[in-house]
Amino acid sequence: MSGADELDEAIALANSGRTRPDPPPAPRLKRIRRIQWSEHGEDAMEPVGPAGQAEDGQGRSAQEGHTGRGEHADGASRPAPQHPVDASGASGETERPGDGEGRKGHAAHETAPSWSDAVGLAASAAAPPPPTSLGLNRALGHTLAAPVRALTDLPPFDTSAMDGWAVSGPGPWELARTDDGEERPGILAGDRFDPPRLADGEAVRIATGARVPAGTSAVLRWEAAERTGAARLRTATPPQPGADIRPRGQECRTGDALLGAGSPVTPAVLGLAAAAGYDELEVVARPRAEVLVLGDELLHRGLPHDGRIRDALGPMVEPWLTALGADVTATRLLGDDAEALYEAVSGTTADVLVTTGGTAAGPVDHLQPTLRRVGARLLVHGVRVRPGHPMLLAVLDPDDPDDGAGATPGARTRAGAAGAETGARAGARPRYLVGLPGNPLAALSGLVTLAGPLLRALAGRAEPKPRTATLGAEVPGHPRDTRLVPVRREGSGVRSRVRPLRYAGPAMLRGVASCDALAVVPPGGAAPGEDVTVLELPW
Ligand SMILES: Nc1nc2c(c(=O)[nH]1)N[C@H]1C(S)=C(S)[C@@H](COP(=O)(O)OP(=O)(O)OC[C@H]3O[C@@H](n4cnc5c(N)ncnc54)[C@H](O)[C@@H]3O)O[C@H]1N2
Ligand code: MOO
Repeated sequence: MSGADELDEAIALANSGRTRPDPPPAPRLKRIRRIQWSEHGEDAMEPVGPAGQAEDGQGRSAQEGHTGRGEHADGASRPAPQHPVDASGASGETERPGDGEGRKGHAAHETAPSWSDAVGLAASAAAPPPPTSLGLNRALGHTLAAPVRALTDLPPFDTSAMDGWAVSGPGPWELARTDDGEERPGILAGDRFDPPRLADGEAVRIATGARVPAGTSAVLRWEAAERTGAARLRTATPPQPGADIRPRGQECRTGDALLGAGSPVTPAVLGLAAAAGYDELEVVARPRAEVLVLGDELLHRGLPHDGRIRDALGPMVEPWLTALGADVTATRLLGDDAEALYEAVSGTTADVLVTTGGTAAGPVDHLQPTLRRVGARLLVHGVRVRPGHPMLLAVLDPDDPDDGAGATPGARTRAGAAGAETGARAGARPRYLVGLPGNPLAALSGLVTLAGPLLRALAGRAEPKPRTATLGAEVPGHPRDTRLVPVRREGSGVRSRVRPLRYAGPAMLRGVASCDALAVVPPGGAAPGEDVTVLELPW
């Protein structure tokens, strides 16, 4: 079976025979408690039998191989098999009111912002630096700080669109002659002198891109022309007036707005700007980002062994940030070394430091203590989204006068508390830290929720217009949190229809690697036929 077939079969399987759970929370909790889920089906789409013995396709039972960390692998409502949980646990709530820091550090989740509020907080946390002028050869990937207005008409003159003959009037035509009676030389692209006017009934050779002489009614293509004798031209297919002439100003007139501020400078933008007469562009420079990959368990080549796994985030995060418009200066592999993390965080010169793993409060999760040590201010500490709920956003220099986040007096006190070992960097722009959770899909959730909006704000880029699509199948919800679910487009209708993919558990990238977008599924889930917001991936 081909990969595509397998995928289609997986999609069909994943969505077979499910009906949407009832909307009111209480009955749903009871229903959900009775559902057993296959371990491999961490994609959340495939309920298995009540005995929980369904195999995962690799001969393992539902209980085998579970991490036992009490995680909700799919971000949906599901009990962890090795840890019997009460009704609130069964409802998918990883935290309960009153839980202290002793659990994996998400006590703040109760007060964490909703997913959409978190996106808004990240988007308003920073402001772009003053614009700068860059030569076209250096402007790629930056963001237009000012609209691009045409500095010339395009085309700047009436231009031949084809190689052939400029002709005047209906044929047949006499070849135009010089004063000496010679056949007039053909007109080439770039000829410096305005070509002499054509009289009615005359023709002259012309190349694509050449200036069309005054008096021309059309261009006759080479292949349509027939020379008769030395001095005459005719055709079996007379050209319409204006045929194969690009009139001056066809694309734009001087002063027309071609592109708005906030547009990313793509290769096509560079080409258009050059055509329209620009040598330099006013841009907001790309924000500089640095990536720190945390975790002693990570291997960077070869097969997993001895309890260690391959680093899936180092290879993914840097190009993702680049696609979001950042200039990534380095990806550094730090392991679980608290001192190395402190050095890296306090010493970074990047605008945005992105860490992976260690966001929680496990024994070697050093990120939060490090943020306290450097006197950072948490702007977002946990988000009501699955996967990815421990993600965080901090400003490293909350005492900077131009702290884009606008430090409050309370925040200044916290930042200036004993233990803050970094001084304010006078006059420097604030630096930000985005903490991505270690589970790979949870990290990706942090990229779209916090890193994307923050980088767009720093780059002065416009937020993408929200897009919606109709769900082709039910997506079970988390009772309280938004879910981000990889989906694939299907059908060819005018309305975009999407189908959730399997293998979308927090530790999995298999679903997202073949998805077209992420669906934003509200708390409580979404039924087939319902419209949901979809987030395009940044490429
Ligand atoms: N008691 C609790 N434990 C956990 C909770 C919870 O609420 N209570 N939440 C779980 C969730 S959800 C997530 S997400 C993680 C977040 O933890 P961290 O950000 O501290 O991440 P780590 O513990 O370092 O790693 C988690 C997981 O991901 C693997 N990992 C880490 N980095 C990578 C990488 N670069 N490539 C591939 N895999 C990576 C790591 O080995 C762990 O398996 O906490 C849960 N626990
Ligand atoms: O559900 Mo966790 O936040 O894997 O992401």
